[in-house]
This record gives sequence, C-alpha cells and structure tokens, in this order.
Amino acid sequence: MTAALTLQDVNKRYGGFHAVRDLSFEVGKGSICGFLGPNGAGKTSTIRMILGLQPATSGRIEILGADDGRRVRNRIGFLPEERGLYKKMTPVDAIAFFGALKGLPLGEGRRRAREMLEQQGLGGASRKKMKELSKGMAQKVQLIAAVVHRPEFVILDEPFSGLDPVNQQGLEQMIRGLAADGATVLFSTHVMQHAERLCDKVVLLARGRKAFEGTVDEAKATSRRFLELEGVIEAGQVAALPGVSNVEIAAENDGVRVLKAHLAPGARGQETLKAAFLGGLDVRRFDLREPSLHDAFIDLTGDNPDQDQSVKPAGQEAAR
Ligand SMILES: Nc1ncnc2c1ncn2[C@@H]1O[C@H](COP(=O)(O)OP(=O)(O)OP(=O)(O)O)[C@@H](O)[C@H]1O
Repeated sequence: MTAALTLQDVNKRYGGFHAVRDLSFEVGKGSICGFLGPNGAGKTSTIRMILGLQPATSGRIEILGADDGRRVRNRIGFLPEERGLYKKMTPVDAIAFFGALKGLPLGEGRRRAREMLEQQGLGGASRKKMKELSKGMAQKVQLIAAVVHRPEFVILDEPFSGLDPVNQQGLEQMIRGLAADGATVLFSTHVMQHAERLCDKVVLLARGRKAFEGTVDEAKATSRRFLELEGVIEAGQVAALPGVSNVEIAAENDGVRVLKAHLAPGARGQETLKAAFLGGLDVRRFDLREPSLHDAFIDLTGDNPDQDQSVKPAGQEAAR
C-alpha cells in the first residue's frame, strides 16, 4: 500500500524536555489510522509537526509527497483539539468560511455545507447560529468544516472528547464515510474503544516513544488472555494451575476473592479451568477474557492510557 504519510526518526524537544523520541511510522493511502496514547504522550506535538505548524527538532516527515505539510495544506483537513467556530455565524456560513480558507469558492462551500448537514441529520440546524447548537451538533459541524474542501488527508486531534456515546457513534460513522470516499484518516485519542472499532492500523505512543505499530488484532495478539475467577480461593492455588503465568487479586470481600489469572503465551484457558474444577477449588464464577486494545496498551507500554503523562514545566501549572 502506498504511504500517504511517513515519519522517520522524528524528534521534538521543547528546551530540555524531549517530548517525541525517534518516532517512525507510516499511514497507507485510504486507510484509517489511530494515533493512541495518554494525554501528554506527544500526539498533538506530532500532529503539529505533520501539519508543518511547528518544526521537528530532527527527523523526516513526508505527507502527500511533500516534505512540509504547509505545501499541501489545501489537500489536508484538520480538526484541532482546541475547537471553536464563530458563535454568531450559521453552520452553513461557518463551513463555507473554512472551505474558502482552503481555496473553495464560497457559493460552492455553502452548497456542500447544506448537503453535508442534511446527510448528517442536521438540516434543521442550518439556519440556527452556532451558539444555539448542542455540543454534539457543533462538533459535527466542525468536522464538516474541516473536510468541506474534500481533502485527501484528514487529521483529527481527539475528535471524540466531550461527546456523549450517541454523538461519538455519529462521529465514528462520519469518519468511516470519509475513508469510504477515499480519504486517508489519522485521528488521535486516548480512548482505545474508538480505535478498536474504526482503525485499519494503530500507532501506540507512550512518553513520546512508539510502543507499537500494526493492526488492532496484531496489538491484541501481543497481550495475553486472562481468566477471572471468583470464590473462596487462594492466589497460590490459582498460580499453581497449568497455563497460569501470574495472578492478581482484583477484589476481596469476606474471604471471597476475585482473582485475575494471566495466562502464559499460547495457553487457551480451558485446561486451566478444567484443572481448577478437578482440583476441587471453590470457584463460584469464572470468565475467560480476550484482551482488549486497552489491555494490550497496558501490557505493551506499562502505562494506563487514561492517565495524564503531561510534564508540567517547573514552577508552572499545566495549561490543561
Ligand atoms: N510548547 C511546549 N512547550 C513545552 N512543553 C510542551 C509544549 N507543548 C507540549 N509540551 C509538553 O510535551 C508533552 C507532550 O504534549 P502533547 O500535547 O504533544 O501530548 P498529547 O499526547 O497530544 O496530549 P494531549 O492530548 O493532552 O494534548 C507534554 O508533557 C507537554 O506538557
């Protein structure tokens, strides 16, 4: 697959702080790539370098054949993390305005805006002012504004943040639609479930370093299955079962424990369960679980994607 984006050994330093380290990855043309990591992992810094909004300290970035994102800016659509459209504008005018910034004639921008709002079930909102829209509606309008000029490459920085599950689903549909129409999509998130449902490929970032690049299934395959057992059982009894590599106590109440038994690579769990019952262990509930992308992230990086990794500059509060 031809690459629409290539990063090779990219580094970003802010003074003495090394925010992005030796980062290399590729995004194939027409694919959806999730750029995943906790807050502060270096996702926004990388996106800003890809767009040419800030220089890399070292390394090479190529997007749509150009070595500087600014040269191909009209072929790129970008939804920044910090969002906002002029509150007094109507969605149609706001979308057409953003299109015009990318070289789309205003009249054509308005026509496409009305059509795209209609497709997203927002036809009724087109005469309202931006400030009258719900957060979910406003976010959809902002995504439409970012793609009204029909960009070949769409970059979305934390597009799901602040949306309720219904609007998150709507946004997922919109992203699928962009890729179905041939666009390449790169989006950042710290919520693994979106990536799990959407992505052809994921790039996992922790503390500025790439921890993994590949498909969601490949990421999950690096992680082990685990068996959750509840009952009056000792961790040592479970650790001695075949196929178990280590055991965590997840909960304990009045002698009844919930134990999480991580299985050794290749162990499928059935033998472990059979041995538990044959050995007379007092198991009252069991659950054999496949690892999620969230589990894989923790196994691959040792970090929890929900935890903020931002480094506060000395003597200052973090901006967020
Ligand atoms: N202009 C800057 N000067 C100094 N440090 C910065 C600057 N921009 C970002 N950082 C630091 O670099 C690290 C990476 O930040 P970045 O915003 O790229 O992370 P992120 O993964 O996008 O997280 P978030 O989603 O919260 O923005 C953080 O520790 C942040 O505090």
